[in-house]
Amino acid sequence: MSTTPPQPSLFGGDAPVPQPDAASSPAAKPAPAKPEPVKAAQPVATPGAKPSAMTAEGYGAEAIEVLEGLEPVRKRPGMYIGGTDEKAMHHLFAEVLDNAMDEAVAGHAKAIWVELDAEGYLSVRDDGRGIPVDLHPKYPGKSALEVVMTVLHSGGKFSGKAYETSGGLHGVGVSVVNALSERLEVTVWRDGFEWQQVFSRGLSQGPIQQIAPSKKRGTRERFKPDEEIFGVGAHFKPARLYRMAKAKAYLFRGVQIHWKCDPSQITDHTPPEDRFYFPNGLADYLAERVQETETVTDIFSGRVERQGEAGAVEWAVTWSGAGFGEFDGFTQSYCNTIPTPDGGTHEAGLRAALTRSLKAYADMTGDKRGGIITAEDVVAQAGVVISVFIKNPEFQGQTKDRLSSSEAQRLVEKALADPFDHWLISSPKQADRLLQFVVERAEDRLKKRKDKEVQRASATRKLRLPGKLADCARQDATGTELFIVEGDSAGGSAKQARNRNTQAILPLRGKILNIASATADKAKSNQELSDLGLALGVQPGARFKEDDLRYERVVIMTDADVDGAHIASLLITYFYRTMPSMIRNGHLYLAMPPLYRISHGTKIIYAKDDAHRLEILEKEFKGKKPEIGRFKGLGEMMPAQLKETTMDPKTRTLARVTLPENESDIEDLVETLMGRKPELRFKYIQQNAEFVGDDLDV
Ligand SMILES: Nc1ncnc2c1ncn2[C@@H]1O[C@H](COP(=O)(O)OP(=O)(O)OP(=O)(O)O)[C@@H](O)[C@H]1O
Ligand SMILES: [Mg+2]
Ligand SMILES: [Mg+2]
Repeated sequence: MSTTPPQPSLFGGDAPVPQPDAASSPAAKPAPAKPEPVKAAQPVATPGAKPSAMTAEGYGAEAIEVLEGLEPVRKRPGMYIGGTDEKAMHHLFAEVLDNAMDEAVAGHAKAIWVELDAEGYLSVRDDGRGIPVDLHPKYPGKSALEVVMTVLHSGGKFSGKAYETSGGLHGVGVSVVNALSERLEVTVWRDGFEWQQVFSRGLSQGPIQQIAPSKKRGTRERFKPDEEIFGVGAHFKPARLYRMAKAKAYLFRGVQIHWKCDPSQITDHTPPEDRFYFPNGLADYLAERVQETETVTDIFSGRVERQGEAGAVEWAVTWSGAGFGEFDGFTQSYCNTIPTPDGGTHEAGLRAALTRSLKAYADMTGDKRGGIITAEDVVAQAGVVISVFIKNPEFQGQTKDRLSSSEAQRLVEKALADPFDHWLISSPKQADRLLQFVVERAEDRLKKRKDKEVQRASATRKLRLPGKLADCARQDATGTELFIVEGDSAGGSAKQARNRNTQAILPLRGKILNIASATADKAKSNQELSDLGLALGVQPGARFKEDDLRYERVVIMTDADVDGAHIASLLITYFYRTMPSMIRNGHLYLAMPPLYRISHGTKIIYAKDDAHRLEILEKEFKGKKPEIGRFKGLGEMMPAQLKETTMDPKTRTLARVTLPENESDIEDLVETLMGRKPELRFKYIQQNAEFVGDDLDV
């Protein structure tokens, strides 16, 4: 039942309370010095203003209405049944069925008859005490039945005297059904007679009538939802009613629910007649639900009645690795036979009990892995049905979708603890299987969390890419290159010359720190180096992980001169010192930009150094006077030239940086690279870089 009367708490939250705009309404202004008797409804006359202007916005006291009787229900059905759609309409059935169930749970009814007839009327009858028909002391001339049907918040479930653990709470349900029915006939068998009263859209169509003597007991409501509310043609769906009625029967083993439906109403496989009776309650339900499912364990089920007080807990649980139909796991919970789809304290109690016992079992059998188990691991792939019966249940919010009585948690936890311990111990094979199953879930969860953390970490690194990096479009590192260039002007040319898809450019400003002589702290705080780390996606030192590399190759592209060689050697040293596997595993390269451009007519050849220039002049331009240009730096080259000579994998030359075979020579290398003689460095790079044919896939 989700019918809850409007509650003050509705207006307590974030939603602003609609209020008259006191400031702009003269009538509502606080009276000055001399207080006058309040006649708020009569606007104070203001010269030049028509009386109606006082309520110019159409909003004065006369705008405040009080809805009488069942009007509010018809005006705002959503408030009471959650809408006016098919689901909401079927909720009318739930209300009436719940009342009959309450009568059964209270021990007064044994059977309920549900029938959808040829006219589309639905009737629900029980053999309980019957709604009282005598005159109500507070409503002269009205029977208690009429009060119950036409007055919101009227009912016998407030004090707990007539019902102990009822689903009914608010005294609203059946009045709402009445308000939203085109016609509703109530028949009561009670006090030796059959009584009847008829209503339409919440209004009685005459006083209660004594029809005839009868020995029967019980109540029957026969009604048809109002098309004015639910739309023309709205009608009950047999399959849905059938399912709802059947689900109810599992929840109380002391009741039989008889189902009947006129065949003219049936359009599917719903049986026209059936009887629901489940002496094993929830265990029956779960058994039926998992009959085609391979489960890890048998069904763990039970029922515990509260000692000395009204109240009970009933449950059935099993686990399946294959999942239950479309779900990995499910939990269905009920309080006083009311479904609580949003869970609540009873579910929390069950989780706590199952988890604690299973952990205790792991402990007892010396299985340390019990320590990582959480409640989520225990229930995520479990099929759980739990039903509690308690006095004065508290539900959260506007609907009864979530149980909030803290008492329910304690009750359930206590009720399940011993039986579950016992169940585990009495069948160790099954218990071990379950423990193993749950531990696997926990390990899965931990692994997933770790993967997520890694993903998140790399995502934040991505977000924090240095601003001057011109990244490539390709996300995957395979086939991508990062060009580290010297200064912004070279960076600008390189950006134009690159293949945006696979080539990224990181200009470094000024000379990078001489890492060979810097302290670790200094190296860390060096902006250019930390930008480089961010761009590469790796951390220098012990935390370097090759898998983090955002590019397959790193290409140092500096001018083809002594200064350029210096910067290149600084970078090589930095990589060698902080992430040697960059070099060892062949990720580090040197670009080989030309130093000269030699042309004659349409013939253009680039030379990478002086020796190369002489060789070219001799071979290609013998006897001619070609034009020879010397590039001052990369920044001077046209992007197209830079592309052709240095960056385009089809035409360029790259040198792979390698380490000397003999690792003991490495320190010499560093000395050579970092020492004081720049010519040595240059020469070293010229001689030792390993030129590679560019057959890498780009
Ligand atoms: N089948 C029934 N047998 C006996 N009494 C009934 C039956 N149906 C309704 N009543 C009486 O009518 C009262 C009003 O019912 P109604 O459904 O409006 O409210 P409720 O069940 O008390 O609370 P809720 O609004 O939560 O359903 C009940 O409290 C009960 O006293
Ligand atoms: Mg009710
Ligand atoms: Mg009522």
